[in-house]
Amino acid sequence: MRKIFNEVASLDKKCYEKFSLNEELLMEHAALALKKDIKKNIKAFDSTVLIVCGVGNNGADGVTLARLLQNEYKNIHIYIPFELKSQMAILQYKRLKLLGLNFIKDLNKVKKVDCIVDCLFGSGLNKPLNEETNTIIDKLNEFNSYKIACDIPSGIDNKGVIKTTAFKANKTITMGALKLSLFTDSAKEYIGKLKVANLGVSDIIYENDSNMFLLEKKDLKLPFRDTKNSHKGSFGHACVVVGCKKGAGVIASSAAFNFGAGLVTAIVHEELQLPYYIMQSHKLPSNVTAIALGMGLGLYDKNELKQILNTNVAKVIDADLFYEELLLDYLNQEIILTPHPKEFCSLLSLAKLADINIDTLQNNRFEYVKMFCKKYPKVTLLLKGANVIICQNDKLYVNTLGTSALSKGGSGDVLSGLIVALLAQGYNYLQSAINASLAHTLVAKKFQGNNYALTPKDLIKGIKSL
Ligand SMILES: NC(=O)C1=CN([C@@H]2O[C@H](COP(=O)(O)OP(=O)(O)OC[C@H]3O[C@@H](n4cnc5c(N)ncnc54)[C@H](OP(=O)(O)O)[C@@H]3O)[C@@H](O)[C@H]2O)[C@@H](O)CC1
Ligand SMILES: Nc1ncnc2c1ncn2[C@@H]1O[C@H](COP(=O)(O)OP(=O)(O)O)[C@@H](O)[C@H]1O
Ligand SMILES: [K+]
Repeated sequence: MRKIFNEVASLDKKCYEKFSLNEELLMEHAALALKKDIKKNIKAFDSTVLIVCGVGNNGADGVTLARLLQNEYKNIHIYIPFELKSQMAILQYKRLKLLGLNFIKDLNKVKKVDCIVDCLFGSGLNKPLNEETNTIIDKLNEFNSYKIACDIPSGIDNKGVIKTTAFKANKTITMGALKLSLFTDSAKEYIGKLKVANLGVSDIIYENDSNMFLLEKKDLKLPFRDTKNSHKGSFGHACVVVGCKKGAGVIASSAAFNFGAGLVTAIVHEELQLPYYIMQSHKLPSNVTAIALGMGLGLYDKNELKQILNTNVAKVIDADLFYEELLLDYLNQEIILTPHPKEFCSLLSLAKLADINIDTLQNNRFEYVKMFCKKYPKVTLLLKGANVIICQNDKLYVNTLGTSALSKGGSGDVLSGLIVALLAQGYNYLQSAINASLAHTLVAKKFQGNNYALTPKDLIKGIKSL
């Protein structure tokens, strides 16, 4: 996993003050990282590279890049639509002028471009884009080129919000370290592949401590069985409470079984058609080790619910339970909650933390997750979305590996099943949420069919051979 920061200006400052580096040195490395990626992806000398530079230091990165690219390609176009403001941009521009490179005045005259580098705005975007800038960005987005965003796609603000438009990158090369603004759900549409540019000192020196992390494929710890002398009870007994919408419980039970739970029981009111290896019972078995509850619950007897919630084993809570006030009685204990944004809005309201709509939540996902976990530090919260956020107390993790193939009814039920399987097998709360989420998204990524065709059944099958 990699550390994520709210901002990196303080890390740059540390480089200057503690390690005697300076802005020019860091900028040279930023531009070098851009050049390296262009050289890797654009091979032909005959190619055209368009570098669009803004008024601040993001623009200065672009101007510096233009200098480094001279004679590497036949056509280097530099487009600077507004008067430069920052000292560094002015300095780099002065150097560039001396080299005699090609500045363009009218974007409409550019017909074919192989690579566009967006250096309009980076971390300094501090107000909505004006009409002229919107038009430039929309025009850039129309080109069928390899598109690189310098630091962050222009138009995404420092909270990760897009007010009007943003540059749609194939790759974002972010400078120094990962910033939280890169990981909102709306930013995901524009970031493309994400790479961190080294600015001249190792990560260990550049980075400070952080409580926020980006999850990576290599973080996944599957529940492989290392013990030889085992029996089914060694791998726990997961119970899934099946409600009115029975499919949800059926999906979660099957997912739990395939993810290694030794025994799985569906808690049902009436006998269901289930795979023969999933047991059915009207009440919780005495050897239950973990419970999944809430998905497809519908109307359920409150006393029965309380009885299940009072059982002293690990639990993952989903869906309909986020609308039940009685859940509040269980939030001061260790428990996993897996709401999607609408359910999280309800939970925030029940907890009297905020009365907000989904848009407000989506524009402030990290803030509300942190707020909730501060009030309930024992809860492990997994907020679903295009980028999943997992938070416990002051530690926050982001999983960006999911894809829109997962935007299907039942995907979340699979996730609950995976979580309860890991809880049953003895993973702690945080590790259950992290590893189940990673497995869930990686299976979807590995799916061989078209991305509109993934079913919960495919996910459940895929988990077998991850
Ligand atoms: N620090 C370092 O050592 C390193 C920094 N690096 C690079 O610097 C970048 C940050 O540079 P930055 O701080 O100059 O901000 P940047 O994004 O260029 O824009 C600020 C300018 O834009 C203006 N402006 C803002 N919004 C606007 C709007 N909507 N419409 C119009 N104008 C708007 C704003 O105006 P003002 O606030 O002055 O009115 C200001 O003039 C960072 O992303 C990275 O690429 C790397 O080289 C590594 C080393
Ligand atoms: N565009 C997307 N990108 C990544 N993951 C997604 C996307 N759409 C949905 N998901 C994931 O799919 C799951 C959907 O869960 P949920 O909405 O609870 O479904 P259901 O209740 O129908 O089972 C969540 O884990 C969510 O993060
Ligand atoms: K940019």
